[in-house]
Amino acid sequence: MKRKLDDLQEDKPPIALPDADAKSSQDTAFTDFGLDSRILTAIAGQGFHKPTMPQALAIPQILDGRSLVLRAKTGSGKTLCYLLPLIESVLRATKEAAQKSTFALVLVPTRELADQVLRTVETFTAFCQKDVRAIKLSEQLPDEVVRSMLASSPHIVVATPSRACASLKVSPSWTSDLKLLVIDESDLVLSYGYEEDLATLSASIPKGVQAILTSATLTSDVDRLKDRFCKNPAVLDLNEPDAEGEGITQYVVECGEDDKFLLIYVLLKLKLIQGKCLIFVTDDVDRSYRLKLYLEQFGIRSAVLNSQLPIASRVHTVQQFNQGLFDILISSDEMEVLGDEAGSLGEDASTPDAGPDGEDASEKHGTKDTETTQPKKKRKSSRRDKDYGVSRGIDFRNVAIVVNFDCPSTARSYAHRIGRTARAGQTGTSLTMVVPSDKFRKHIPTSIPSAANDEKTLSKIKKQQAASGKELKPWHFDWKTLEGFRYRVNDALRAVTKVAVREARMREIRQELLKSDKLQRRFEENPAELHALRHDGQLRSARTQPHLKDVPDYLLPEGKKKLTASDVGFVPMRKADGKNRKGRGFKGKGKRSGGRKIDPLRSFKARPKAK
Ligand SMILES: Nc1ncnc2c1ncn2[C@@H]1O[C@H](COP(=O)(O)OP(=O)(O)OP(=O)(O)O)[C@@H](O)[C@H]1O
Repeated sequence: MKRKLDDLQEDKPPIALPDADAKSSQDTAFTDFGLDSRILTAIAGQGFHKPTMPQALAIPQILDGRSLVLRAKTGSGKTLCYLLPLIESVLRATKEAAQKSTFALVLVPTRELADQVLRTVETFTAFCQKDVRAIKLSEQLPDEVVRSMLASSPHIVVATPSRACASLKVSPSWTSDLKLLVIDESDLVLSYGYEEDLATLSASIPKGVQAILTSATLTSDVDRLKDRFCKNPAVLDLNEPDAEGEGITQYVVECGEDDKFLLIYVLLKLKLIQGKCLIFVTDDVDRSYRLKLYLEQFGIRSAVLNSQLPIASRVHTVQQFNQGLFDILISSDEMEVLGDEAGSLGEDASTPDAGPDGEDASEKHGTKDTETTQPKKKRKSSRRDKDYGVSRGIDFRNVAIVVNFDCPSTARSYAHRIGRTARAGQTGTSLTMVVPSDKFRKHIPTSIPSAANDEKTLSKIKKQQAASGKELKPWHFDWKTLEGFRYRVNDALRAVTKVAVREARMREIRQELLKSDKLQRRFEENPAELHALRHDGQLRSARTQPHLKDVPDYLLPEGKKKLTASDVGFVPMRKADGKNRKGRGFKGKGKRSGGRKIDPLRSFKARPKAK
């Protein structure tokens, strides 16, 4: 393990971290931290048996009052690294004296994360709700509402930097007595355009406040934040060079643009993918609906996540996915354009764009002339809700496989996308579809501009993964066998017209309007509007073709009437040389059968259609 703990705070004695730390951290129990029994009860309620390594090492430091820069790999439980000691500190402080001011501010780069963090606070304060109050400032609210929320001196405020900053105009002194400041995903906040907000906030926060910066990477942005918010913090760098991507078996398949649709159909319909599947498509909301409608043609249900959905429904979708109400989630990864692209190119990505709360930061910062100063990609994403970023920080639970249906545009984005699986020590699988340049634009209806760079990006991804000892294994499909399914794919693709996609988007918005609490009153007063909205909702999303919902016998493996998940594991995979690779070295989350894990991505041999 590469571990560094340096530059200790001047007023604290150096921390002795013996070499055996990594080892001893494995023996640490939650009870060793001296946490309040109500917190321990909540931890037990989550079924967490012992702290993750970052938790074992970071929690005592934070409880000891040290400022800390914590770097640990995605999915390693960084949120609880700071939340558990934070809650404990609030409880200790309230025991001593009634708290009349806000104790801690947790800054996160996106609204989704703010929501997630607040929910985590609620989970771990379930048995001490009266003693720990937390609020969230991540949406634009009327000044009076913000004022009254802050007037009650909540112990913990979870906020995006721009909302926290805006709240200072309403309640100028609410941060003046802060004891603890957390900047979560600190390698990301600056690239979201929060620089000025953070500068304003730092001026309002007491000097010497205990500051915790967490991140998955230690970038120059983290250094800048460290310089701004904490002098000489302890630095806990737990990211072994090869820890990122650990537990993930990575596959890549090179194929044509229409082949992607063929593959995803086969993988999902024949249940070659088992468990929860997170599919990333490119930076394009329409693309996510197109894929959803396409899959619907085959009776495959999925949900969509994109920046155009209201925040409440995005959060709701992630919650439902986590609860297992559906297994396939299609996400358009729009935020990679801003945060990850810039970061990976080593650019200064802190140019103000639109604020991540949907606020136009160019107006806010008085820099209207974005046309000439903003890179193209940034301008494009500024029309969208900038707080959207699913490949960073969002805790998708128990994702068995991440499918990059469209290759991400950077190696960094790739790492964050695949990091949505194999979280908290679990294992997972990723499959990335890449369009080689000779196959680009060979099937115009399914072509997307970003695929032009797939090959280049793939070589960067491979380099990045190789640097940490990881590899993307090529996935060999028996394309001849798949050809039998091609006509069904074309049928389905034809049904998913632009109009159908537009209607699907409209229908989704209508459903959100119908669900909107804010509009309920209006509907009560204007029932005709409600009726009209409901009536609109009757529109069909796409021409459906019932015959596509079943897989005909002649396309099934020889002798099979029906494919079940367990059958799939034993369907022999045909390699180019005809060798059977059954049961080879899969480490993912497949079902066990006969004591051996079954690779959910195992291919199959099907008979071509009888002539
Ligand atoms: N001690 C633990 N035991 C088991 N699961 C845990 C433990 N701590 C956290 N988890 C779970 O691990 C998952 C990942 O945690 P978290 O989101 O905090 O990771 P992270 O390091 O912040 O990831 P990212 O960098 O992607 O934001 C969550 O579902 C969380 O509930």
